[in-house]
Amino acid sequence: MQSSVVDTPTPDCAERTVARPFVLSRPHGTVVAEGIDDRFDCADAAAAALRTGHVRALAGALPFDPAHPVALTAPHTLRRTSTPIGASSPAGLPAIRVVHTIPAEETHIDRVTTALARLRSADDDLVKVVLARALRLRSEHPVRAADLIARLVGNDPARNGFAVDLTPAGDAWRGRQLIGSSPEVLIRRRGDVVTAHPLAGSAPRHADPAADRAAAERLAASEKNLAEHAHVIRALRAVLEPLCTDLDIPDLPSLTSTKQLWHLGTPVSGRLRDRSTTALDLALAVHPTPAICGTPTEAARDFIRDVEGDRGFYAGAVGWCDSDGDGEWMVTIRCAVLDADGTTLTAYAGGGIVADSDPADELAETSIKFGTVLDAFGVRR
Ligand SMILES: C=C(O[C@@H]1C=C(C(=O)O)C=C[C@H]1O)C(=O)O
Repeated sequence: MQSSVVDTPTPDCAERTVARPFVLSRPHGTVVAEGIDDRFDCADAAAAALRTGHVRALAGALPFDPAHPVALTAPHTLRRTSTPIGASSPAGLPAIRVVHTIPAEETHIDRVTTALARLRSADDDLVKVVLARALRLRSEHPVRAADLIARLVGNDPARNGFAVDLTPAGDAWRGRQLIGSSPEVLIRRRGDVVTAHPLAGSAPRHADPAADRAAAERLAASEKNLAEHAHVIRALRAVLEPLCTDLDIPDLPSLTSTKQLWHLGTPVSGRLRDRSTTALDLALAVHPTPAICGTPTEAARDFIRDVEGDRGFYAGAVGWCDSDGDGEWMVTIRCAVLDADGTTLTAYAGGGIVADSDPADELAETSIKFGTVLDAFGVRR
């Protein structure tokens, strides 16, 4: 039987996501992969299979390092609804607690300090690098990806969430699931319209509305954060300009927020020059942006590899692409990997470092970013 892309009017409920290789909830709708026709660990092979009509759709995850295996599924059916997934009564979760901080907080501070020495050196071309850390979490009993994504979506005012089976990436990833709630659109294609919503530059939210508004205003006026953001826009423009006409990128970012943070964000739009460029092609072209890697890309990636090691699927992309070339890819942040046994999770958070960053502030920023996952999972801090 041939696989198909189906538009359905009814939202999928969270319980039905259990055996699915891919679920992406967005404010404007949900995409669910059902059944598996094929699996790909190579992005080029997957893109070629889509181009030649061997598969009708792809969904899954791209790793941080483009040289590493991808986790893409050609689903039997790619089901689309026009609402985010319903999370009306998410199941209770077992107690989940932090058992390990990777690396120790002092080591993260040391890494930021080492990066600053390079960023402040006149004869080093590194101008921005995104450094991340991880938390190992343990659940009292096995948890299901479907219950975790229901929690994440239910806890996010924008109702973003994803759960992706990483099995296609090979033995090391078999049975592991990537779960998160990302606020950042890497790239979206619908017909010939291309959009993106890069984020870079962050400030903590406050419970007091006046303090919250003041924090947002300080962020919007912060030279340091505007510079951090400008690196992302410059890189995105360089990749999209040859691929798009009518590229519209506002001169200044605007404020956007999650429950935990204010961010600087820029709504980017353009029209594809060549309709054969698919959403997957676009995602592969723009990734990794300086929002999660740095500037220049190669130097930042080398630095990250040296100090952090392999990031796996954190700071990659999660998304889908259909046979028309339409699709949507989110930056893989505010996320965790659930191991096959269902009891061990690794959560990730990072932040952009520039010459005038402060190491203690950067550590604090990652702690707040962990909040998306920890608060949704009810982890005590
Ligand atoms: C790297 C992360 O977030 C990215 C880094 C940001 C920053 O440095 O200000 C803001 C949004 C994201 O692009 C993360 O959440 O782990």
